[in-house]
Amino acid sequence: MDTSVSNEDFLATVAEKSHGAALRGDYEHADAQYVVQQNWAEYSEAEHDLWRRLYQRQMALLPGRACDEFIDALHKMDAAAGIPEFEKTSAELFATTGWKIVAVPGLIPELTFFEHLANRRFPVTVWLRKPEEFNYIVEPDVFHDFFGHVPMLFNPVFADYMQRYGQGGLKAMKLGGLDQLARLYWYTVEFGLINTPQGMRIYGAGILSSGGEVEYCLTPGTTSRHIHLQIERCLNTLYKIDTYQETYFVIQNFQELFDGTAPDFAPYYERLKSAEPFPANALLPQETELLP
Ligand SMILES: C[C@H](O)[C@H](O)[C@H]1CNc2nc(N)[nH]c(=O)c2N1
Ligand SMILES: N[C@@H](Cc1ccccc1)C(=O)O
Ligand SMILES: [Fe+2]
Repeated sequence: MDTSVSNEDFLATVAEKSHGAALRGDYEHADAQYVVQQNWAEYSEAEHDLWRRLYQRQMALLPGRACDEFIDALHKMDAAAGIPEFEKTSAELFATTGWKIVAVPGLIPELTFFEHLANRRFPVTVWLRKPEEFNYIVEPDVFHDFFGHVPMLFNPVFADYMQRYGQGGLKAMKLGGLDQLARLYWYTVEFGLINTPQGMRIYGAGILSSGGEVEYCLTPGTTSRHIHLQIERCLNTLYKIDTYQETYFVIQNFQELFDGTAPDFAPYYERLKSAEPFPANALLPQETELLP
């Protein structure tokens, strides 16, 4: 089955995804894996200043809310002074968990995205949002990708999980399980929470790089649910794209995430393809809500 999307079709979907806005990245100079040069010298002082303001906003919120693995890695990454040079951090990351950063113009085809992850390469968008997108952005920009995702790749177990996810994506494309697998990515890599002896903490990049959701997701008494992650249930749970999450899935540790996703998903995809997915705010009979 031809799972690769032609370049034109893909660019059309990305343009449509960004609500018709002109493609924000320079796809013309990308190679076959959609890799481009970061061209770090071309960032303006205004962009470095916007990065610093985004960074400072997050660091006023994240201590005590982000997991230690994130905070410890971020401190070592020296990314506060302005938009970082990918190659510097990529070398440190490679020495730590064997991952590399590759610069990309923006969203890339799923097949290419999975191939990068399966080879321990994390695609980081090169452009930075506009000042008016300070609180919310539709597509991942360099702040979301670099600040939100890269620190967690310094954790060995999470780094292995991300590679397994990439391999699983290539497999899911062949088995028709893409929609289910995308939910797992959304509820772990983007919006995942982890229980620690000090309390519930954030590891999902979509929260770590956001303004309001950092506080919201750990605030008791909201209408959002906090449920212990059960893999097949997560694969079958719809998610919200442009609001705070109605459900947060919580793990006890990263090893649980790695082990829980090790089994063959083919039977899950088989069962789920005829199942009605749960709504984002579902609470199933045997589930109890955890308190943030
Ligand atoms: C495959 C995955 O579910 C998701 O849709 C992919 C598509 N392409 C992407 N491309 C980039 N650069 N970054 C991403 O996070 C993704 N996500
Ligand atoms: N074990 C999954 C692949 C996978 C690994 C890790 C995370 C997500 C998916 C499969 O067999 O399809
Ligand atoms: Fe992301």
